[in-house]
Amino acid sequence: MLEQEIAVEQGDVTAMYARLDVLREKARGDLGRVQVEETTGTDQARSERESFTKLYSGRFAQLSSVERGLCFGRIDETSGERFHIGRIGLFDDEYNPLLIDWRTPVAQVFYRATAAEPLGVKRRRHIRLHGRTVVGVDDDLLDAAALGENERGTLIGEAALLSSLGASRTGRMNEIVATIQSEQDEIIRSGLPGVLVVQGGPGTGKTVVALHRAAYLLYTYREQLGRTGVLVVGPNTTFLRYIDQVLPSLGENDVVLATVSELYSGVTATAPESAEAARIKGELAMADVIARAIAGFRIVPTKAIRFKMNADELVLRPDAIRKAQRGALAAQPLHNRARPIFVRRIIKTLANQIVDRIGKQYVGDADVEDLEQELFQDDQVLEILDRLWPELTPELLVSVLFSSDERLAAAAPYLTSAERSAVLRPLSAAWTPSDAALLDEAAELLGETAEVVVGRKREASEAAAAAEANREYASGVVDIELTAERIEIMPWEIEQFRDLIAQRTQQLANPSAGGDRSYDRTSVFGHVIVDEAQELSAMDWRMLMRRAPRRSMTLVGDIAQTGSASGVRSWAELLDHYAPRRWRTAELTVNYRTPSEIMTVATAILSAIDPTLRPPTSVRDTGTRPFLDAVPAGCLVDALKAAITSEQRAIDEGRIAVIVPATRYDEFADALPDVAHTHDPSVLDGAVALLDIPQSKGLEFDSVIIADPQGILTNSDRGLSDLYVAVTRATKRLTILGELPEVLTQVRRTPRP
Ligand SMILES: Nc1ncnc2c1ncn2[C@@H]1O[C@H](COP(=O)(O)OP(=O)(O)OP(=O)(O)O)[C@@H](O)[C@H]1O
Repeated sequence: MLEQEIAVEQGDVTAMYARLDVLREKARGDLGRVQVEETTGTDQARSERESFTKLYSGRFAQLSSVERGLCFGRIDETSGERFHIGRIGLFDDEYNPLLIDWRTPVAQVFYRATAAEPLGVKRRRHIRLHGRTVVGVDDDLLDAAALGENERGTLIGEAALLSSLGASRTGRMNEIVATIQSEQDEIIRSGLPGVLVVQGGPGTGKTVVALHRAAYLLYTYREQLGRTGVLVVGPNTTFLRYIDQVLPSLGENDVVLATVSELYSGVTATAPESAEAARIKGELAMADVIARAIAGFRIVPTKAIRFKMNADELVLRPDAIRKAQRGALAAQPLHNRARPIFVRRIIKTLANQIVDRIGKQYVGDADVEDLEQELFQDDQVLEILDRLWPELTPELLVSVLFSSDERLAAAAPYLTSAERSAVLRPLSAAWTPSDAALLDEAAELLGETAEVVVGRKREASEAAAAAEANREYASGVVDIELTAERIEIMPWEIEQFRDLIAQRTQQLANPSAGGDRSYDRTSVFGHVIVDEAQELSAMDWRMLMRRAPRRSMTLVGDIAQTGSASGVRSWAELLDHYAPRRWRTAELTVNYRTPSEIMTVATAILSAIDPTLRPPTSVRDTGTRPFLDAVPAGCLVDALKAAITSEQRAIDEGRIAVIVPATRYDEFADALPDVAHTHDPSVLDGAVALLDIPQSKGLEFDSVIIADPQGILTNSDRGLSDLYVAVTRATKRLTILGELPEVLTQVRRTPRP
């Protein structure tokens, strides 16, 4: 029976691949043609060719990305209709659907239908492919009554989900379109507006669901998000590398991936810092500290400033300076933007003194202007103005603030001297992750410098004129090409193609302008997805919210896994402030990663964190119990080496992580030179990776070996949460070696399986 059903599916699948080949060949042919085509050599002809190239190569890349697992399901409706679900929509020459894209509304029943609520579906079939060959089909019977006698005989049952979960890990996250579960599907297809918080324990699929949601939103709201873009924020670069294949494998390439510290563009903010420094700098009070630090640069001297210019003695009294400052700030609150107003006022005060001395009746308007110009160019005057109100960059402000105890004490009077010592550092110290949000805050409060404003205005007017000309040109090109039937594009692609030509023409005229979606500090996005959202500090949220002015966001996280002392304690507290009445929560409750045997250890740790918390339910058992061994400190490295060797044997092709306390990372890195280390960007490509807790967030491995659990506990105030994170990284096997803390000795020591 199974063979027969497989043969039936093979017929359909072969037809789908044949269609895919036709489309791909066509895209390849189109691409090749435009690449070799002679152009007249003008800029516009080149731009036209580049636009065609981008259109066809984008289409070719999309058609190639769906090769693996093109079709993965079939729905048999009670009405008698039957259709296949896959990674892309395909039609035959008569526009009959061969395959339905998983993101379309009709495909939703594939993920949502249950026996209790069949939604008009009698059978859901999972189809497994190896290359282009159907190797298995698994059926879920949803409405037995609707299934005819002979159809009942064709039912094939085997759990598609479990077979996918048991597979060895590769160091890269995979897409899960074939096995999305109902509670996950509801989250993926939730509407675009507002903030959706997805809370769920470890391994419940928060990350993978968030990425599929990005693909769904880009597909469903293509026009809107095509313009404004999607930003995915993850905890560190190792994690971003772990997930960076998921969206391209779903055919989506137009997404910006970044860590929080990359959100302030232009600096690399990765230097290490103490947990205490990160806590202090992550608190909301820092917004006021930055504001006060800026104000601290605007000086009102206690005594009048006197100086000579030509024969005149000029005087600037504290009152006049204070008045000029207040007036400027009332007109324009941003420091750098208000400075020119302040400068004009001071120059006027000085010019008036000279005019008074000469006698008003002898000085005309043009003379006053000349006089002001002269003052404005005088070195003494410029030096005084810079002293009273210097122009500042965010980088200068933040580095000066954290290198001067005096400035810091004045700007942050609530900090104790011990707290100030925790954040003080040399002027030229490297940027740390918590600096990014402070630099961003400073940039907001300072505003651009005069030079940048002038440059930007000039660029904007030039760009507007060029864009208009390009749009007209692009419309002409598309009309001519369509009339001459030289291009074949779908009606809905015309606008996109026109924009592409306009954009490319612009780039030829101005090659420094960004190509694909680029990012800078002022970028805003139509939708923002934040993973491990519980780790972000209050200051990080302020920065992030500036990138999501529409407040269309998906935040995924687990408060029990919070490692950072400045992380989120309550979603309500955070979101009632930023998105009042525009946020909703969804919960994921099933753990797809960690088998029940390992969750026994995780559960003991979770109840030590908070006895009221319940772990997610594991979807599978492995029969392999975790191995906990109280190894004395002096033997730990040897025990680790032995464990690595035996785990490699046990898991064969999969991946192993050795997780150690952050403070002992270098020590273990020296002791285990053959293991991939986190300073290496390809750390996850090796068979064994050495990680600390922050680096292991969001990742998973077939086998996890935790060294020195007691060290992990004492390393931070959130040591229990850190241990919980480490334990729940395992998909099959867990080994814990070293001094065992109380919370683990309670879990019965088990003999090695
Ligand atoms: N429906 C599904 N089908 C197949 N695999 C799934 C499904 N849902 C989740 N998984 C797998 O479960 C594992 C855990 O998922 P994911 O990393 O998204 O969990 P998480 O909730 O983000 O975990 P954590 O909070 O611990 O980082 C991944 O390997 C993922 O591919």
